[in-house]
Amino acid sequence: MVPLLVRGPAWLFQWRAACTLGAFVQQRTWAGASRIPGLGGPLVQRGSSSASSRAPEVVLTQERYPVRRLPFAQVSEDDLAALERIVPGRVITDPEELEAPNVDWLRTVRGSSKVLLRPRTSQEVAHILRYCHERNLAVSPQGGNTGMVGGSVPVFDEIILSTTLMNQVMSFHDVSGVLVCQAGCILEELGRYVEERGFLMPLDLGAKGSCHIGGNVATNAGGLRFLRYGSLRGTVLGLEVVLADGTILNCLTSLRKDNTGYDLKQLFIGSEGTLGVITAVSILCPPKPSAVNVAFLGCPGFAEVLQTFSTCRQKLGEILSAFEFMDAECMKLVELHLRLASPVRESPFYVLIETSGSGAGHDAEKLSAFLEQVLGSGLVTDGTLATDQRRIKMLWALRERITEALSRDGYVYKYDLSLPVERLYDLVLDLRTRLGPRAKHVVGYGHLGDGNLHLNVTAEAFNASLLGALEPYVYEWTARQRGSVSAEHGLGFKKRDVLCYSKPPEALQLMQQLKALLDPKGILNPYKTLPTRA
Ligand SMILES: O=C(O)CC[C@@H](O)C(=O)O
Ligand SMILES: [Zn+2]
Repeated sequence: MVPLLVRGPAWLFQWRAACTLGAFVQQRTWAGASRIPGLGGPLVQRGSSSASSRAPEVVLTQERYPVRRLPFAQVSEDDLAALERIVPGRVITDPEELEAPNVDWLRTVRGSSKVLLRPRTSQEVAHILRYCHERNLAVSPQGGNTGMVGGSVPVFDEIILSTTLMNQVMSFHDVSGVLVCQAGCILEELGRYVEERGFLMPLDLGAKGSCHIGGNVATNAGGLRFLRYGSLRGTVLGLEVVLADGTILNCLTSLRKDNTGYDLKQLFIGSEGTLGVITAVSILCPPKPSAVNVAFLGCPGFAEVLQTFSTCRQKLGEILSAFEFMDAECMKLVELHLRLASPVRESPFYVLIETSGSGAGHDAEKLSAFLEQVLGSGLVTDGTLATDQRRIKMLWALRERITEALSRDGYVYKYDLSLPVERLYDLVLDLRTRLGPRAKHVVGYGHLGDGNLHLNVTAEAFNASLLGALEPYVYEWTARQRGSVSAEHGLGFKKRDVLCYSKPPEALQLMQQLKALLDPKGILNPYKTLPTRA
């Protein structure tokens, strides 16, 4: 623990920190996110166990959703032979190996692809796409397959183009902090690489042990460091992209400033593989902060969470690097399904506050003043503080692993909404009343500092009538607040038809025109992102 110079009620805070965290550390087994090695894998391990090792067979997407196969060609023996010449020994057709990459991590959608390709270079990707374009074969690009909206798996028999073997760091500059790497590098591995050199990846998310940087950029992933380092739209400096017809677009600049014409890379950031395949990324890494603290606090109500946030911004200023919240239901689920224990007394809400700075003493002083105020005024009723890496990780796991706990609870209906922060929790309360016992759990958590709510509803199994009670209700509610129906997860397959709740018809039309321009045959990640055309 950092010796905080706190007085009054904050001593209570310190005492609890010393006692409860110690017990918490010794009694529980913790597992961080780690990668399952191997091809396209069961791939995704957001926590200690694979989501695909449990649960029954996933229903085929085409059976659950009203979607029709577009008239693409089917992969023939001649195609397989041609692809084998492009990526020798890396054309996978073994049905067993194809099982996992056909299913999303949440086990909610399933395609029936019979071919997976593992290119190593941009040139190979270019050859593949040129061939597929000519032959009118549809392609589903896939990184770590950790997405939440069914964007990274085929819907029908699209060829899976995996970036697994495109995992080389190309350069790193230790003055500018600019990292250039291939799209298939795993986020956590990149994090280790730059940390050894005194820097930090500007994004962090629960799936870091499996997700690929190319997929992160393609989906414009937000995550846990967004509050501090902002969107990938700012930190990505350049991209290399292979277009649908096999053209390599090399915009892999490392410049901070470049005002020459349209910023084309922005088209591909967040386009979910529908406009081109990202093959390399140039990204700006901030210096690694030398002093990091994490406070985990209990709040008596959502109004207090909001006031704690305001106080936090005033008192911590530039050292604030994350402000996350979770409700009591989330805590119950991580306790029940992951056997993690709360480090603080039971509360209706919990917040996780991270500070990152360059002076431990200075940061401790600021934190101390903040804690004194929130504890003294009753905004926070209990809390614990960690300053060493191991304990920091443990506190973060409570928040990062909620997704995993939810997926063990049953079928999960997921909503990722941007809302005015004052109204962030209203929808959760509203839905609990609306759904009653039809839902197993209705939980709210997320990146409060970014105005991003993760609203999740669990049920024993998929149930069309529960879905009918949720949608379009949730989207209409969000649109009334002028919110976004996808804050950071993208649209993928599952949310593509709700884009109209957040964008005007003119924007949708322009998106369709851009798609037609860049991918006239529509072979890239079909059935994703853009709404079904009437
Ligand atoms: O599972 C979810 O709903 C959210 C996943 C992720 O964006 C997170 O912030 O933990
Ligand atoms: Zn999130």
